[in-house]
Amino acid sequence: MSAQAQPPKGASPQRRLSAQDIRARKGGDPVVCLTAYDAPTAAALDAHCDLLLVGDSVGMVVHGLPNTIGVTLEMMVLHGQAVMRGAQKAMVVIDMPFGSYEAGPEQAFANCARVMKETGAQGVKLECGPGAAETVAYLVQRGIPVMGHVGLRPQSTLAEGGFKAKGKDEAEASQILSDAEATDTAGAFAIVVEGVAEGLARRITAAVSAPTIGIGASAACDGQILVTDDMLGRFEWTPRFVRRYADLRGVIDQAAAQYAEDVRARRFPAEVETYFSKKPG
Ligand SMILES: Nc1nc(=O)c2c([nH]1)NC[C@@H]1CN(c3ccc(C(=O)N[C@@H](CCC(=O)O)C(=O)O)cc3)CN21
Ligand SMILES: CC(C)C(=O)C(=O)O
Ligand SMILES: [Mg+2]
Repeated sequence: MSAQAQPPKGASPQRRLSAQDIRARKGGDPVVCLTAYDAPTAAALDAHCDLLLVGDSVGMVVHGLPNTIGVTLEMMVLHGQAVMRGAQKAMVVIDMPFGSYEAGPEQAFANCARVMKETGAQGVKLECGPGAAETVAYLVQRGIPVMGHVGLRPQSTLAEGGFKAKGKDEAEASQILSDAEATDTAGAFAIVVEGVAEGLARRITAAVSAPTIGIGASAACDGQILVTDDMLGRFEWTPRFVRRYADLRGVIDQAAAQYAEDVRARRFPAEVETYFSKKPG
């Protein structure tokens, strides 16, 4: 008899995808990724996705902030915990928010370790501009699976003046390519490439050993990610790279209008929706 603990009889042997599983998809079947911020949404997406990202876009999408700068570590932990409760199979990755990792490797390790401990997620994501590779290497060497993020880096858009596609001129393109190469060499298990033209996405994908996950970065990447609420038509804001698969905003609007009408007309609640006291005897 094996001394090792066995899973309980009848329990599914299903396990979550890991950083190694995602990395092994380089050049193979496209890696399917979406964002998730809450347990029921994560549960609905889980069967269809390889990876769920708890994006710092949660600040804009859920909390109504104008950009991602105001997102805190506490917000990421809370939403990360919710997504971990909803997802069974997909790898869960948590975005590190602005100000939690840029000061240097030691700050980054302390905050990433906290996020990993408090959420149980399988990895973290860092926006990787020039100079970030040292931090990525430090984290990976200490056991933290890191996803990089190059190209349009939303946490830097205040300094750069808005969300604009990147790498249109050759100087900017080669900078982004070298950011990606440095992130890859540092040991990232995957790299998000955001808001770049197809030619640059193709060059990056060919140059790095990690799978590239595109958002507004063409079909040349090894996988794709979108913000779920954009794709569902719940966040009303559709840059060119978003495809809408549903109109949840319209569904909510219709349902709320119907409910309001029913309450005002005293059609809701009906008898079946009402509790009654027991009849005496
Ligand atoms: N809901 C949501 N979806 C996202 O994709 C997303 C967030 N939030 N928050 C963080 C970043 C910000 N992102 C953005 C935001 C806006 C554009 C945008 O407006 N792009 C324009 C202009 C491009 C240009 O001028 O080069 C476009 O039409 O695509 C792009 C990426 C992507 N991320
Ligand atoms: C769009 C993805 C890549 C992201 O960083 C986010 O949702 O915050
Ligand atoms: Mg993000």
